[in-house]
Amino acid sequence: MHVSIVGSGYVGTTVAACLADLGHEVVNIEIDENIVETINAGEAPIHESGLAERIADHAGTNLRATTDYAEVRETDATFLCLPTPQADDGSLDLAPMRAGAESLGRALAGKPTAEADEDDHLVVVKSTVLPGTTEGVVGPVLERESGTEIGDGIDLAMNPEFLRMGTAVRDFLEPDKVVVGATSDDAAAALRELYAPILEREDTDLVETDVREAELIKYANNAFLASKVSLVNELGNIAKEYGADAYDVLAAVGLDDRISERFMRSGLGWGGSCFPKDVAALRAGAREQGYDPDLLDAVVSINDEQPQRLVSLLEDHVSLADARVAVLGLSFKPGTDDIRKSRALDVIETLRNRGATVVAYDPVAIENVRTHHPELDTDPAVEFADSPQDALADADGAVVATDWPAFDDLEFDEMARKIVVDGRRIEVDPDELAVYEGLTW
Ligand SMILES: NC(=O)c1ccc[n+]([C@@H]2O[C@H](COP(=O)([O-])OP(=O)(O)OC[C@H]3O[C@@H](n4cnc5c(N)ncnc54)[C@H](O)[C@@H]3O)[C@@H](O)[C@H]2O)c1
Ligand SMILES: O=c1ccn([C@@H]2O[C@H](COP(=O)(O)OP(=O)(O)O[C@H]3O[C@H](CO)[C@@H](O)[C@H](O)[C@H]3O)[C@@H](O)[C@H]2O)c(=O)[nH]1
Repeated sequence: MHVSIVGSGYVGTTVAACLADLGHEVVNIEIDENIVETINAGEAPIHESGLAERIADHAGTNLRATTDYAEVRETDATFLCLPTPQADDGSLDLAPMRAGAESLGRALAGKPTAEADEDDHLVVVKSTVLPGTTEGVVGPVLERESGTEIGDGIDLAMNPEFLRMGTAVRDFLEPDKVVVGATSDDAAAALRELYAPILEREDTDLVETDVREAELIKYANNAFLASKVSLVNELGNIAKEYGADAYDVLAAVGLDDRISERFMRSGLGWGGSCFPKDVAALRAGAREQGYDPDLLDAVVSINDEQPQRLVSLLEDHVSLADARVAVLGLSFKPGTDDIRKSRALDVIETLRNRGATVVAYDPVAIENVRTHHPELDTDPAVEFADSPQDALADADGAVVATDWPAFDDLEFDEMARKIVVDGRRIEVDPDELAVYEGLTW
C-alpha cells in the first residue's frame, strides 16, 4: 500500500520505517524540517534499536519525508501519529490533533474518491486519544476541511499503538495484539491487508472492535501497567519497613501465572512520555464523565513520592548539603534517549533542593537534557560526566536512576565505603561494595 504518516516522532518514525520494511511505500509528513532532512539523509531522528538500519535501507527508495501535506493525496491511507500531550489541568490537549486533522483535511479536499472509481482515503488515528475523539473531533474536522463525508470519500479508523520506547521496532513488528476500531468494513479490510505479515504471526492477536473501545483499550492498557508498577512500589515500601527484600517477595508472587513476573520491578517508579500523561487524561476524562477514579489517583501519588523516598534513603547516610552525588542514568528507561518525565530529573531536582551538587551520566540522553532543560545545563551545581567512572570519581554518594545494562558491569571500586542507592535494582553484586544500600523500599 501507499501510506502517509503524519507526525514523525517516536511513533511516526518507527511506524514509517517498519511499514517500509514490510514493503509498503511510505511518506512521512512532519512539520519539523530537521526531522525531514534527517530521514531523507537516511538517518534516524531518534535513538531506537533497529531503527537507523531500517531508515538507511529504505530512505530514497520506499521511504521519504516531507513538510508538504499535499503528498497525502498520492497515498491510500494516512496515519495520524501526532502528539496528544497533557494540558496544564491534566486533561488531554487535542490542539496538535486538531491542527494536523485540519491540514490533512485541506490536503484531501478534492482528492478523487469512490465516485471516480477510486477507493476512499483511509484516515487512521494512531495517537492515544480518549473515547469519542476519533469520531467526535477528528472526523468532523476532516469533513469540514475536505468537504468530504466520512463514509463517502474518507474512511475513518482508530488503531492504537502499544510499542515501548527502547524496543519500539520489535514491538511494532512483533506485537501481542493489533487493535482496530473501524467505522466501515473497507477500513477494517485495508488495515488487515496493511498488517498482513504481522497478523500472520502466531503470537499476535487481532482485536476488531468499535472505535470507542479501541480508544479506551489503549488507556486501560497503560492504566493497568502503571497501576501494577505503583502496586509493586507500595509493596516494596512496605517490604522495606519490615526489613524484607521486595525483589525476593515479588519474584515469588510473580510465579502465580494470574499475576506474572513481568512489570514487577519496584524502585523509582514510572515516567516517560506515555504513562504520566495517559493516566492523567484518563483520570480527567473519567471525572468529566462523573466518575471519581480513586484508585488511579492513588497510583499517581505513590509514583510521585518514589524519587523523594530514594533521596531520603541516601540522606540517611550522606549529609546532602554540599555533597557531590553521582546520578547514573537520565533517560526514563534504558534503550532510549527519551527523557520526558524521567524520574532521574525528579531525583536531580530533589538533590539540588537539598543542596547537593549533581554529576550526571547517561550513555545517550545527556544531549537531550542539555537541550530541553537549559536550567540544568546552566546550573553550576549540575555537571555532566563522559563516563560512569568519571561521574563516580570524587562523589560522596550515587544514585542509579536508569537500569542501563552497561551499569551492571560497573566497577564500583571508586565508591568503596560510600553509599550507592540503586533505584532500579541493577545486577551489581552488593557484596562487592563496601557499603551498598540496595533499594528495596
Ligand atoms: N512514544 C511512545 O512510546 C508511544 C507509544 C504508543 C503510543 N504513543 C502515542 O502516539 C502519539 C505520538 O507520540 P510520539 O511519542 O511519537 O510523539 P512525539 O512528540 O515524539 O512526535 C510527534 C511528532 O509530530 C510532529 N507534529 C506536531 N504537529 C504536527 C503537525 N500539525 N503536522 C505534522 N507533524 C506534526 C512533531 O514535530 C513530532 O515530531 C501520542 O498520542 C502518544 O501518546 C506514543
Ligand atoms: O517493572 C517495571 C516496569 C516499568 N517501570 C517503569 O515504567 C515506565 C514505563 O516503562 P515501559 O512501559 O517499559 O515504557 P514505555 O515506552 O513508556 O511504554 C509504555 O507506554 C507506551 C506509550 O503509550 C505504550 O505503548 C507501552 O505499551 C507501555 O508499556 C518506565 O519509567 C520504567 O522504568 C518500572 O518502574 N517497573
